Amino acid sequence: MSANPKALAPAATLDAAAIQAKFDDSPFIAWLGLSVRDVNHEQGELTVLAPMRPEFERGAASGQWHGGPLAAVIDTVGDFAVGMLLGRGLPTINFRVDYLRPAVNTALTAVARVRRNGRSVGVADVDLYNDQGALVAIGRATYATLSQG
Ligand SMILES: CC(C)(COP(=O)(O)OP(=O)(O)OC[C@H]1O[C@@H](n2cnc3c(N)ncnc32)[C@H](O)[C@@H]1OP(=O)(O)O)[C@@H](O)C(=O)NCCC(=O)NCCSC(=O)Cc1ccccc1
Repeated sequence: MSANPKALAPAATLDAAAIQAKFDDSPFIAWLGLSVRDVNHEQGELTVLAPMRPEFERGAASGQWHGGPLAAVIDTVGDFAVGMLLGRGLPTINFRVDYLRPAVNTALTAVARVRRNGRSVGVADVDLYNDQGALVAIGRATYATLSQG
């Protein structure tokens, strides 16, 4: 079942440059090094590249991503997939991750799909792929969509 694109399309949205600016304005997200690759408001899809950093390693010189930064990438990209439809970043309510295979010596491509953009709650699914296109982790996150003002 598709994500009901018309219901996802709001008045105020964030384009790729605006999402990247919000990434770069957050000390944590800027340190993660995320860069926006593709934005599709109609489909509710956001694609982001996450490069490896030595600080992300599970064990020194292992080249393997620790689960913590993998989860941070999933949470962040899911957040802005919903947030790009509303023109702002959103508070995370909850998320879960399944780590399917080790991510070793690779950048990661995160593809987030909005499954629900409701009046109070948004839901996104996020797939993480390695440089070979193998699925390394999948996540689902919920975000508060209520206006903060
Ligand atoms: C191994 C298993 C756990 C079980 O999977 P199953 O499906 O039953 O087993 P299967 O044998 O089918 O293997 C699946 C695929 O994986 C591949 N492969 C296996 N081993 C290696 C290897 N050494 N290197 C390279 N590839 C390897 C294997 O060839 C296969 O690929 P294929 O399909 O043939 O192309 C798997 O899900 C996994 O490694 N997940 C990633 C876990 C992970 O990275 N967690 C985060 C870090 S932990 C952390 O940070 C903790 C923490 C977190 C948060 C906060 C604090 C602490």
